[in-house]
Amino acid sequence: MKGLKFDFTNMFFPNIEKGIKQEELIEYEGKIAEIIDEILNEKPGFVKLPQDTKFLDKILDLQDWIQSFESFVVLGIGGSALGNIALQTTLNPLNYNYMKNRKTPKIFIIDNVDPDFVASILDQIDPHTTLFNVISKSGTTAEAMSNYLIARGIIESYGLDPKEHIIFTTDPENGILRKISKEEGIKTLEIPPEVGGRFSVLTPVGLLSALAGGIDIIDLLNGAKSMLDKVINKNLKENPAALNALLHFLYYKKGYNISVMMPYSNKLLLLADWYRQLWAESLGKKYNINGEIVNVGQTPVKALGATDQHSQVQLYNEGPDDKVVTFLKLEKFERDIKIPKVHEEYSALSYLGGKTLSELLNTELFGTEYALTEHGKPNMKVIFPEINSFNVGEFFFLYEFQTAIMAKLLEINAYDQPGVELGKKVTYALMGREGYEEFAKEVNEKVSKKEKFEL
Ligand SMILES: O=P(O)(O)OC[C@H]1O[C@](O)(CO)[C@@H](O)[C@@H]1O
Repeated sequence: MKGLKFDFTNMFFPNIEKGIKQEELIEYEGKIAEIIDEILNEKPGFVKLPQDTKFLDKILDLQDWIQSFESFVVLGIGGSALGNIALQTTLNPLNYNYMKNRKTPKIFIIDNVDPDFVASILDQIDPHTTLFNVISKSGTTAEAMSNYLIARGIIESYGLDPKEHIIFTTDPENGILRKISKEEGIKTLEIPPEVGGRFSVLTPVGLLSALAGGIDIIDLLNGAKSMLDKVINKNLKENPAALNALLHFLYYKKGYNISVMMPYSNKLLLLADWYRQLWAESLGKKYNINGEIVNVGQTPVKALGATDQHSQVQLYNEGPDDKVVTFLKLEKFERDIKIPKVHEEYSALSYLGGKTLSELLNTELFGTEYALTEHGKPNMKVIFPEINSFNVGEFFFLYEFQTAIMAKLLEINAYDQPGVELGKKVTYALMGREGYEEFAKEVNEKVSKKEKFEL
């Protein structure tokens, strides 16, 4: 079953002062239409992706090679890994997939430099039958580069040919990975320069490991294409991205500065991790209005249904009016389990007998949305009829376009991330990178002067 569905019913509260009323939307129809035209005129790189798939043939040409390995290891971070993780956990959860009647490699994604984490994955692979996909748009990110050096060291220690066990996904021209690939003839795929990292899941960044894992990347792009047609619709009530961006914006202006994404499905859970980078890094910005510094952004929070009904939902129901909750609902699970009719003598248990877990889970979702609504807390549903590549492709493109609209409403640039640079610079300086010596002195001096408060 193809195509996401949406339920915005519980985003409207006609009888609550802070609630949005449906009739308010009409005022924004014109503004949203203008914004959609602006985005289509500016045509940010991600908007071109569903049609502009010239890179697709290069990926498909590699299919036999990448699927010939036992293990396929992604080395990246942020936008160069979160989409990969979301794709694998959603569409290849058993991490063991058959395509054209043959086994595909086990996919691993190393997206941090925690030595225990990295070591635990390296323990599971045999370098002789492993392909490392080093992904970095800038080609310089310390975490991806460190893990690349470790992988490279392993390959060389076994006397293996790097060209046979490494493929880079990086900028077509710039960065150290591009330089090394030219010098050594290491295969590379290109990240379109005009596509930002957190918007790059539907480029070779996300698609190569998806294909390696046996995921249908053609249908993934078809889903994105389908959603493109829906999100450029000027009729607000037929455009899920525009309606969701506008509602998040209107609530944000009323102080709802937290956006909770709560999948009621373990397979859909890590879509929320991908969403967190997209929403936080695109919208969390500081800017100057007539000399006044303004900090904007809506904090994305991940929750899991039903698990977080026993963790965060107390806060959502009775805490401050500062959250908009998005449920990801799955209608048809791949499997189901019937609860047996045992202990029928106990009414506290017997009501469960004969029911299925999916019935219980989605009843719990209804219970949570009912309670939130009773507490006057805005909530909406993105509904997956089932999990397939098409629907996941729709999801990615929906939120990418929604982010672009939300940024326009906030009047900020969605595509830069100046706020991450200082932390990186301190790391380069304290790790002794050439050219950062003076800055290292400045940092150490500033820190040494601080009054210590250590327990
Ligand atoms: O793909 P790269 O250049 O290694 O960057 C990885 C991530 O680091 C950032 O540049 C900053 O955190 C993200 O925007 C990006 O997704």
